[in-house]
Amino acid sequence: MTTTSVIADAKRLVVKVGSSLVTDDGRGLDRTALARWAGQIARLRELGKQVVLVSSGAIAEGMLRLGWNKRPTLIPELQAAAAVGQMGLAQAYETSFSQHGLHTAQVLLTHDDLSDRRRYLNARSTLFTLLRLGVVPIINENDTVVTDEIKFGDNDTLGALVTNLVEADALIILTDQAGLYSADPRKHPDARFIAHAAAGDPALEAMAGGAGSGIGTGGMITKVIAARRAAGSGAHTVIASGREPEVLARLAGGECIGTELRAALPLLSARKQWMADHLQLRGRVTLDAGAAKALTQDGKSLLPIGVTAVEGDFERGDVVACIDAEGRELARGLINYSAGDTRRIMRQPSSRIEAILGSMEEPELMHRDNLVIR
Ligand SMILES: Nc1ncnc2c1ncn2[C@@H]1O[C@H](COP(=O)(O)OP(=O)(O)O)[C@@H](O)[C@H]1O
Ligand SMILES: N[C@@H](CCC(=O)OP(=O)(O)O)C(=O)O
Repeated sequence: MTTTSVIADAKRLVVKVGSSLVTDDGRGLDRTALARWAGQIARLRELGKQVVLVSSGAIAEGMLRLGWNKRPTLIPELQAAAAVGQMGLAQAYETSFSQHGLHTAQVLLTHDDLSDRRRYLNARSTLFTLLRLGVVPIINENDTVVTDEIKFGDNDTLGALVTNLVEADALIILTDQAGLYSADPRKHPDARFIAHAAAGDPALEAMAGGAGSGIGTGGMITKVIAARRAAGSGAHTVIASGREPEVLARLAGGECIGTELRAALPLLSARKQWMADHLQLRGRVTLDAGAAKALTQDGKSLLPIGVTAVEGDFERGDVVACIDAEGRELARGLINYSAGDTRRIMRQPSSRIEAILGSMEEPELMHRDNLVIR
């Protein structure tokens, strides 16, 4: 059993504060709570830790400013509320952090910003520069421009992607419960508290339910999935109550508070993590047993000879899934040939590619450096 929190040794942290903590029962911002977060983060900075804050609250503050009592259901109205409220959120944090001599920076991100490799790298270097300058980046989803298909929706997912983006050592998700229970404690008061588990353990996803309050979005399931994603880049996750006094400083002091989900998955390189997190699948190739073993057990590249079927209409450079004969996804990666060319060279040795296509880009269909095993 662990007795020292993983946060004690973490040098770079992402702290996510949920809607349930930053809003005053869903109506506007709880400025006293925001000032407390700023104070606690300032203390982490004094301990030499770099902190990125992911904060919700724009829609709730926008609703208050616009005099709306009920959360709108129309997307443009939600987006208008977010645009109005984000001003208040940024102002409130800037005021609170300035009392500790700290500058803040507003960073609004969408899925598209992170799935484009160039924009992803730009966001990453901006965040690294802000951290080097001693500024506290405050991140939220750019709600005003997102559509349903590209929405993170909940800020737990955004927190995990930011953790991977800045290669943080840990993600702290603060919420209105003490941590993860074996079932939603609002519905099951006898639920068991989970103090430690391995991030990515499938049993956790079965325990976690949706949001219980009507204020938060996502609930515990998005927090558990966020921990799995953060573990992909080696980051540990702690889910704890934001109402616990001095929770951040106590975690940094090594005290075990909340649920600790340790990174137990193999590490992916930053580039492979980006591929796993952000790229949309464009097609699938079916592998024979030999190619499946070569990829998953021997760490080899995928050659055309091991492919038995091709689905989809992809181009060279797109992300394609590798599936076995039963349709299970084994890996995904960047493919070197279009769908049409792949159909022509499948089941053939690489030495035949040039004769079949008239030229050869690469002998591999997918290079192992561009593959992520699932
Ligand atoms: N297994 C579980 N353990 C703890 N909380 C759970 C569980 N399943 C569902 N929940 C619910 O998740 C809620 C926290 O998520 P959410 O409302 O989205 O908050 P936040 O705004 O902090 O992200 C809790 O209030 C609780 O009702
Ligand atoms: N981006 C939205 C918040 C999204 C949200 O509610 O997320 P969460 O805090 O995970 O429940 C806002 O600022 O209002």
